[in-house]
Amino acid sequence: MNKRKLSRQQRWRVEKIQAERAKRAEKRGEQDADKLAAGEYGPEQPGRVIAHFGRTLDVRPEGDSTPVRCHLRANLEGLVTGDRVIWRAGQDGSGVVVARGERGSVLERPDARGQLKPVAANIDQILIVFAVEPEPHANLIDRYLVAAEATGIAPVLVLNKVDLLPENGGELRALLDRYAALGYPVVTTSTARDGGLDALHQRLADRTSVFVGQSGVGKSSLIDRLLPDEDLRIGALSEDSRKGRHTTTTARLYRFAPSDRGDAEAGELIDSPGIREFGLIHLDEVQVAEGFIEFRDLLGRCRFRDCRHRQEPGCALLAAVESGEIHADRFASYRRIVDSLDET
Ligand SMILES: Nc1nc2c(ncn2[C@@H]2O[C@H](COP(=O)(O)OP(=O)(O)OP(=O)(O)O)[C@@H](O)[C@H]2O)c(=O)[nH]1
Ligand SMILES: [Zn+2]
Repeated sequence: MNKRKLSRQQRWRVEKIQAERAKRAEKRGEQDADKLAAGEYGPEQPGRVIAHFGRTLDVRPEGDSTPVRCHLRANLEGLVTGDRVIWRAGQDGSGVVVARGERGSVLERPDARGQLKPVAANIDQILIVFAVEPEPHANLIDRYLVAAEATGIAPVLVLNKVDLLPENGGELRALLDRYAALGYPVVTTSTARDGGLDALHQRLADRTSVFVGQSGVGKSSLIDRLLPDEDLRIGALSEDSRKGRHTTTTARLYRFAPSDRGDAEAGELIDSPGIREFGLIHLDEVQVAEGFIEFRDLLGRCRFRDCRHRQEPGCALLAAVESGEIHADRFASYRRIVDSLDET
């Protein structure tokens, strides 16, 4: 059998499988419509997607903590973890999602083909975790900030392992002050100290957050401390692996308990390995400049409309660096990020 023939045969099989799949979905859609019409489903109610596996979702009803396994009504596509939905309970303990609420925000990641795909929705803040060790480079923090700014989701800087910080705070303290002066919230944490997560708990209360950051900064340690109910997490994961699902790519939404001290409300976090690696691959030069918040008011004020802020006369950014209004390190960081875009 030659190659061409084989590939044609393969294509035929793929098409056949797809056609069968579409037919099944259509049939299920018809059955749903019948059941909905026959009143076999309960009334519409709000919920939130806490995990999704293709056309099957776990939805947490509002005001309840027990998720309901739901499937999607045939005409609904592209739901992600964190989406607010309208769903209806079936008689067998499962449910059907009938509508998706409008998204306040969406986090996207490139898929295997480099196409941006939503991975999670309705996130209020991106916690950029860095640590006393491994020592952070300002440029790395700026990269995360630019990526976060591009999503429109508020970034928060979390310095972990402060138990390893020298008495006077060292250079890191000065670096943090610089970011605080730009208007970024800065939280310090330690998983090695009692009460080391109090400030973080305050920050997370009543919001949906994601944690991002370089390897070794302590994301897992922080999340483990926030979600001490290990059974819940591990249980959820093993249930998935039994069904042969890719647990590594599925984003999950967790609700964590209020702090032990009782001075902060519960919050929520969405986590997956893909989200933790959130980076900056998909931005262009203009987006990078806009990601530096102190540049924003100056953008568009350069003499040339297409100014690339390199050595052009009348460049508003270069003038601001000259006058000290923009920190030279931040501008150098901007340059490095833009140069790295050219390489990819
Ligand atoms: N001294 C100190 N060590 C910490 C703290 N938090 C985490 N660590 C240690 O830092 C190391 C890395 O922590 P992880 O939680 O695995 O880091 P991570 O960011 O999840 O790393 P990846 O899984 O590679 O992305 C571990 O040895 C932790 O015990 C802290 O607050 N203080
Ligand atoms: Zn310029």
